Amino acid sequence: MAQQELPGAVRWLDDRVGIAKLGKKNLRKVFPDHWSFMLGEIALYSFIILILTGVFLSLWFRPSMAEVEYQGSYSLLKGLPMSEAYESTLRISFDIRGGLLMRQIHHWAAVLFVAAMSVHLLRIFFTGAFRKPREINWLIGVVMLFLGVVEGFIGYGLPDDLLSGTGLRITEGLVLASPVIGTWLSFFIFGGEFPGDEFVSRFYTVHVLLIPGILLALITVHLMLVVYHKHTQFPGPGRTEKNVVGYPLLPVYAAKAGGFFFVVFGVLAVMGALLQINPVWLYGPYNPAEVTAGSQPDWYMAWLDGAVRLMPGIESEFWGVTISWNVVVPALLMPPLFIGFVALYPFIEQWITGDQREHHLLDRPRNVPTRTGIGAGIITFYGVLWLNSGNDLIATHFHLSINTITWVCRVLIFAGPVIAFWITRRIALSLQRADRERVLHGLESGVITRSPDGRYAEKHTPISPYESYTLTAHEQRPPFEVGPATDGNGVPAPRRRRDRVRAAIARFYFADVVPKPTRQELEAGHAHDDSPAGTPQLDATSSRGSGGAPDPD
Ligand code: HEM
Ligand code: HEM
Repeated sequence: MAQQELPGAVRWLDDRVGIAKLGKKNLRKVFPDHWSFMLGEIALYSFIILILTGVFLSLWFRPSMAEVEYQGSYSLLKGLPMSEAYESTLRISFDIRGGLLMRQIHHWAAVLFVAAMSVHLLRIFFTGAFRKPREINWLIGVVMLFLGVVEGFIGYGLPDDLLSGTGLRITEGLVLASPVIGTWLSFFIFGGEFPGDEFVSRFYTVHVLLIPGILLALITVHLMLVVYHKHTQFPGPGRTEKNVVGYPLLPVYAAKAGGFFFVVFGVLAVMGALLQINPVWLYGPYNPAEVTAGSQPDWYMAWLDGAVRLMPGIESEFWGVTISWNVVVPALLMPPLFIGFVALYPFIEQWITGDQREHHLLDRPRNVPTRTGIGAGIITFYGVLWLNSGNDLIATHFHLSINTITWVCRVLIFAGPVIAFWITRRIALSLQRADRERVLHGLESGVITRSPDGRYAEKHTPISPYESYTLTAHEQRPPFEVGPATDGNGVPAPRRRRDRVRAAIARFYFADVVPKPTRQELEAGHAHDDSPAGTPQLDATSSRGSGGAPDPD
């Protein structure tokens, strides 16, 4: 657009910051359409809602442990000594107009924020959207998920009621269990003996400033990278590794995304208005001498709670230092290993497949059975820990022995992921076979015909060329192979042992893949179906390798 055509205000800005060029380049940017791409948006919108409601809460919340006597309108707690933090939370809940609604929206938004991030992560994982060039965004995502969980946990520690205190007491236990430095670390965090007078004000700074600040910066980089890399898309006719098929950001996507923000806000407002969450007045102020059995962590903390409940009570002593394995293993060793594996998965997979190319077309999960199986294994591992965090509730609700539940979970934590991996992989392979059948023979029509010699056969309706293309668009690469022991000059090849390990893992990774229909098979398949002569055969096998052959790059 020429300078003169710009509206006045835009021209004014453009003269100063060059906005027109930036807008021209980005506002027409094409964004592909798929329902699963809105998961990242839900995470974004719930974060914005957390900031908006959080600012409201911070106007009235007092991050102080100074003792006051409660004189607010909740008569059951009248006259009780409590911290200013708890008193102000009660005031927000009962005396500030709209306060309880804001608290509840804030808490529900926190629950949704972490949930949306987690499901978004699964979408990225199962479709292979983390592959080159998006590994950095994956890593940023894992850090954001971690920070989101910590932020939520600190958040519900702020009101200083009996529930939040019980959660903090567990944190203190975990910190104390750190070998050698535990006691010092706990004194450092709580500013002396637990709970002390410091933690609310310290946690408050971390909660409203430090972590939201880091998250905001990371989200900005995350979204800039999404724009820079361009969004991935599912394979289909007209979609290649080099283009993006979808709607322009302005006006279509901006309208969709803007509207969707209000949908998310509306749903959270309804939840905040109708569904009670964290009723801090129920158990009264925190007193380190009391714990409440009614304490249930937010869903995203449950896996750690479940892990601690799973581990048998083992302790050892070395040179006068006690190591509580029952805390060290589930709370200090397992989480970094688990999170580390998830964070590094893109690099592990890249090493196994040896695939260094950029990918902008997504995988259908069934076409990468081993990755899909690994994903199912990870979910199962997490799920068993999660289940075990409710072992007390399962026991009381279903009249079961808590010991039996714990033992079942102890077995499942090892066996479950392997079984889930195996079953999922088999299902993915079966779906590949079903796709192959569909491409080669079409759909079962339900129409049975009888031939003159008396044989019965079911008619098959051929699928559309577009579907045929989509079902065969994935590439099938051969697994990594170990090269010759020496090169042409007789010089021994380096890193042979490493390559052999890699080849063995690659063979496992690519095992049993169902070959895509070849062009010959397709033609033979179509020769005896009823497709009208001249139907365009728009299958991807024509342009890409098939039957396990590597694709031309
Ligand atoms: C990722 C971002 C955030 C998450 C996950 C989060 C989570 C939480 C949670 C779960 C609570 C407990 C609420 C309850 O009492 O039921 C809380 C409390 C609080 N949050 Fe946040 N929060 C976030 C961002 C913020 C921001 C940006 C602010 C302020 C600018 C803020 C201010 C507060 C305040 C003042 C409280 C204490 C009041 C209360 O508990 O009702 N939060 N937060
Ligand atoms: C604060 C949390 C997060 C926000 C606000 C956010 C936001 C977004 C948005 C809006 C997109 C584009 C739409 C979409 O694909 O859904 C996106 C893409 C992406 N996100 Fe996130 N995300 C967050 C957390 C994560 C996490 C936890 C991961 C993974 C560990 C992750 C990895 C990615 C990757 C790799 C892409 C590019 C996907 C593609 O082009 O297909 N993000 N994110």
